[in-house]
Amino acid sequence: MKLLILVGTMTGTAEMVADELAAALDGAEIVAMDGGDPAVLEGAEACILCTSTYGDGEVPDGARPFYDTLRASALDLSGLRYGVIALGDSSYETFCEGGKLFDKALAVRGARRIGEVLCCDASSGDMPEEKAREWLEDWRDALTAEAGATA
Ligand SMILES: Cc1cc2nc3c(=O)[nH]c(=O)nc-3n(C[C@H](O)[C@H](O)[C@H](O)COP(=O)(O)O)c2cc1C
Repeated sequence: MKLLILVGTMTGTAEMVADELAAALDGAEIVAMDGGDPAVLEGAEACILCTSTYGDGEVPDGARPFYDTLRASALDLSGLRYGVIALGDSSYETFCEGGKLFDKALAVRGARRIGEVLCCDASSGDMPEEKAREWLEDWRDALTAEAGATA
């Protein structure tokens, strides 16, 4: 199964989390949304979208063109299963909104989310890469179960 890990980051935390996921997922390909094209999703069966939040609950600046292009597109992503790892800080009212925005945008294009959005809180003291590794175990099992059910 072709699995992409899409990354949206400003200061590298989401990238570090993506590296950790890629190490655990043999053969997964990391794609930076900064400079990327959402058309890459059309050929993928599964993806994990890993992004932080900036501004007033917005996606990172570098991921903005990717987000806007996805929202404006007519891509058919009905074959795509995805997960979202949202990085943020609960001191903001717009906690993890960047990941939630991408969740909605992917769902609108027909993609189906597997599992819950993982929200990583920079104020919690938790290591986001550890939370992501734990989340990945369940996500992978759910993806496998879903693939079996729809095969
Ligand atoms: C200027 C600024 C604005 C931020 N705005 C938000 C926000 O609106 N909501 C949120 O949940 N986190 C917000 N954050 C927290 C970041 O999303 C969080 O620290 C994240 O882990 C950074 O990940 P990155 O290194 O991958 O960019 C903000 C951080 C900064 C520095």
